[in-house]
Amino acid sequence: MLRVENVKKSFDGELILKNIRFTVNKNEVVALIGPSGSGKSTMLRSLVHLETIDDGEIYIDGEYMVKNGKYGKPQQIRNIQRKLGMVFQHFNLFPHLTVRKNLELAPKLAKLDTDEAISQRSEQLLEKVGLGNRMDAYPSKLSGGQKQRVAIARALMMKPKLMLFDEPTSALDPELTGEVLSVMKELAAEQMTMVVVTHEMAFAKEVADRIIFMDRGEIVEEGTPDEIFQNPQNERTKAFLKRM
Ligand SMILES: Nc1ncnc2c1ncn2[C@@H]1O[C@H](COP(=O)(O)OP(=O)(O)OP(=O)(O)O)[C@@H](O)[C@H]1O
Repeated sequence: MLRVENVKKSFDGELILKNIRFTVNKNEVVALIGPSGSGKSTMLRSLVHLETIDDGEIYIDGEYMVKNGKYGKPQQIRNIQRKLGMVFQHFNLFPHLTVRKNLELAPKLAKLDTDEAISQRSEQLLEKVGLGNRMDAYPSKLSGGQKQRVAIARALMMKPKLMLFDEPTSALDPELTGEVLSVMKELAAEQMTMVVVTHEMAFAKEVADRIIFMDRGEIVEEGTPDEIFQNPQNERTKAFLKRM
């Protein structure tokens, strides 16, 4: 579903992604963990082309977004972006739109379906994330956990093939993280392909099929949750997990 090869990216002359290479298979949940500043968000943002990489390759669902450091045509990139759903740490909802309109804006602009089908889908997805009764509320009236559940439902509206989560619970009070993690667990149980940048080690252990540990712009180690959490091989992985 996703293949990343030899990705390099600098900010202000400093190499932030050094030579990143990993794959994510269909129906797989991959947790990307690592210390603050290791490049996890930059990697994830590069997958949706919110950041531009300097070199390397990104293939999504068999199509390339960038090959040998060269990006495809704008239409090709847009086609790939439409296969991706992204959920950010700070929700990024449109404050001037109701919950329902937050969900319906992108699919209507993209003419994904008839207005009626789009409206039915937004109702179904809001029910699914437990917010069927808040469709007409504005984001400012919602708790952080509710906002993040709206953001997940909104990302699902476009029927993504791959969902990307960038620290989806880091901005939440601890008592609100559970409601967001349980929506993500449900998605994982439904075989959604997911990449999750997270500091929630318990969640990564329980839900991820594979863990990728990044440090200082490199993938240091990857493996199953058992391999990484019970028997890490690399000293940097061990030191990180000890601190968590
Ligand atoms: N737009 C930018 N301009 C300059 N430097 C940046 C920019 N975005 C990120 N960086 C730098 O790139 C490095 C990696 O940042 P990134 O946010 O990808 O790390 P991270 O592993 O996701 O960290 P965290 O867990 O704190 O979110 C950091 O040193 C950061 O300061």
